[in-house]
Amino acid sequence: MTDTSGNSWRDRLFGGLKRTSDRLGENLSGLFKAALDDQTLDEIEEALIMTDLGPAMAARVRDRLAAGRYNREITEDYLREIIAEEIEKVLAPVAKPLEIEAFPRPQVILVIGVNGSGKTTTIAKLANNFLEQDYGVMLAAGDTFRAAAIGQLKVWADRLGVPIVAGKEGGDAAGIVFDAVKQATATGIDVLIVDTAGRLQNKTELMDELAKVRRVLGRLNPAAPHDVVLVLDATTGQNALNQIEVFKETAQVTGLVMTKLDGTARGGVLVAAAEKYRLPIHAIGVGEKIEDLRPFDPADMAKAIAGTAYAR
Ligand SMILES: Nc1nc2c(ncn2[C@@H]2O[C@H](COP(=O)(O)OP(=O)(O)OP(=O)(O)O)[C@@H](O)[C@H]2O)c(=O)[nH]1
Repeated sequence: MTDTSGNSWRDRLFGGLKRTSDRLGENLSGLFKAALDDQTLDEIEEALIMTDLGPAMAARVRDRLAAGRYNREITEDYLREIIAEEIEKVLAPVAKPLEIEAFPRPQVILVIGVNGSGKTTTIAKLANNFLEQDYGVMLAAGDTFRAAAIGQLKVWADRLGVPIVAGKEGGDAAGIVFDAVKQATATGIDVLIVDTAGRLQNKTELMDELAKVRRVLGRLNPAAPHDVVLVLDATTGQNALNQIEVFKETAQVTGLVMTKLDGTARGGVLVAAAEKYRLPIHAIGVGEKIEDLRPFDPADMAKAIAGTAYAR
């Protein structure tokens, strides 16, 4: 994906994650006065958990410090470097942009997530990224539960100049998806991005609806949906992990997008999610603008979260 904005994506990434790295600094403050002992190691571990990085990451950093630096003094900058290195190890295997590779076309991407997670904006941002790569894009308004969701997606389709298949509020989502795949196939569209209803409160209904969409898709193209992307709002912190837990089996999630990393001190949850679930993370959102969603570089991302001297 080309970044036409020069360095500004990197600036937005580091700027957006500053609240997270500042929070890490607050949690670590006052821990570097003496040689590293068990108590300080405990406190460092606790600080990392409080920064939402997850117990596995906290233990990993603790073990590394205990093995190499026990009884010696360390600085905050040194610790941040270690944290960045450990985060990068976890993020590197899961940082995977969404690639368009399905034959026959179109590649069908179902986008799921609870209301307010940034799903609609993410669909628009993904569409924009694919357009930048010269792919033909179509949207399908499969969230038929709310008129506002259909309206909002139409506005984005207009703005981006891409076709959209939408029905009425209360319409049959599977029917819309069926029409969309037929139209996309007939018109040589490369990628069809499908919005879906994000009701978490009723798992059975959600499962039934997604199963129906899948059945209908399978009739037209047995490989579809090619991707099931779960959109998560980073500001919800640990709750984002619960959502993965629920959706991963129910919806057969194939990858994640995490939004709103700019609006929160809880960005560490991206690392906890990567370490616990090991699902591909396709992109991150660091703002409301269309260019604020990008695949991420694991090293930059790790530095931005850890707030290493290089990043600050
Ligand atoms: N700061 C910030 N805001 C974001 C980001 N992504 C989305 N938003 C905002 O979050 C709000 C909700 O986004 P939507 O895309 O409408 O989310 P949705 O999940 O479709 O929500 P509903 O339409 O309410 O179901 C909007 O105001 C977006 O502009 C992001 O990465 N950063």
